[in-house]
Amino acid sequence: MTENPKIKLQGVAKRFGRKIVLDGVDLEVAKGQSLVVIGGSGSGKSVLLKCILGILRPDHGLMEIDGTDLSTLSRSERQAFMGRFGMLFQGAALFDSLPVWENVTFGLLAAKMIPRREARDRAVEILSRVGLAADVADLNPAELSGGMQKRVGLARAIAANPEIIFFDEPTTGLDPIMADVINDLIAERTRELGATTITITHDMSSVRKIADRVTMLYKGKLIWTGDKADLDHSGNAYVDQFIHGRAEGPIRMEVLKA
Ligand SMILES: Nc1ncnc2c1ncn2[C@@H]1O[C@H](COP(=O)(O)OP(=O)(O)OP(=O)(O)O)[C@@H](O)[C@H]1O
Repeated sequence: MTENPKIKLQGVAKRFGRKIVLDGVDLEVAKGQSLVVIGGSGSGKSVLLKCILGILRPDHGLMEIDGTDLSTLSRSERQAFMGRFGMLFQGAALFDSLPVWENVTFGLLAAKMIPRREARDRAVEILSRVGLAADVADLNPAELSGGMQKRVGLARAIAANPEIIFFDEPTTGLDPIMADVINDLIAERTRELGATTITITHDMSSVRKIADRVTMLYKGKLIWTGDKADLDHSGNAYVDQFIHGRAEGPIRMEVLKA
């Protein structure tokens, strides 16, 4: 039990038709902690994140952030609440029609946190924190490599100095060296901000770089949660099989159904 957890989930359940995806998820993340959720393809990691973000509504369960029960918030209150959080989506999810600087400051401008005339300078400053030069600010996302797009996505995620940041598969599609650079940047920038983070990934190098705590989602439940240092001796055969990427073990490849 964490005292005054920043994020708390209790008994969160979600099904689609007869398919049970989350089957009573209990989770606590302490302030300033980095939790990484691992689990196979289709295990429900994205559904879990979407429930916390309010994109999907869980069928049951309690979700609290800073002690506030998210189900008690109206749609507009929830939107304002979520405005305090950063998010790096899989594939960076940048707006192609806007230059990089507008992508980075999109949330700040939408929330009227800065005047438009200051936005480009602010974007250049934030871009420098993720290792991008000032001239990148005027390019369009389509002109950037995948690694640069992830950096821009990270710049956007940290732009408002968020207290909580969610990372959805932050290294997908990157070569191992660029993935390592992005992992380092995520670890450095989130520590600097003192942000609480939840990352979902199946990239074990991300886990080892980013995590303080690790939890594994399997068949709708979190079957193991522990410190990163305990990951290699979890005593859990499912975790062992997953982190070593073995075909043999208790996790059986199932025929994927709709
Ligand atoms: N909106 C939806 N409607 C119906 N089924 C859905 C919906 N969203 C997700 N699912 C189902 O929920 C299950 C979990 O999906 P989810 O995307 O959370 O998996 P994941 O662990 O993030 O997988 P991956 O690592 O491959 O991204 C899948 O079987 C998926 O088909």
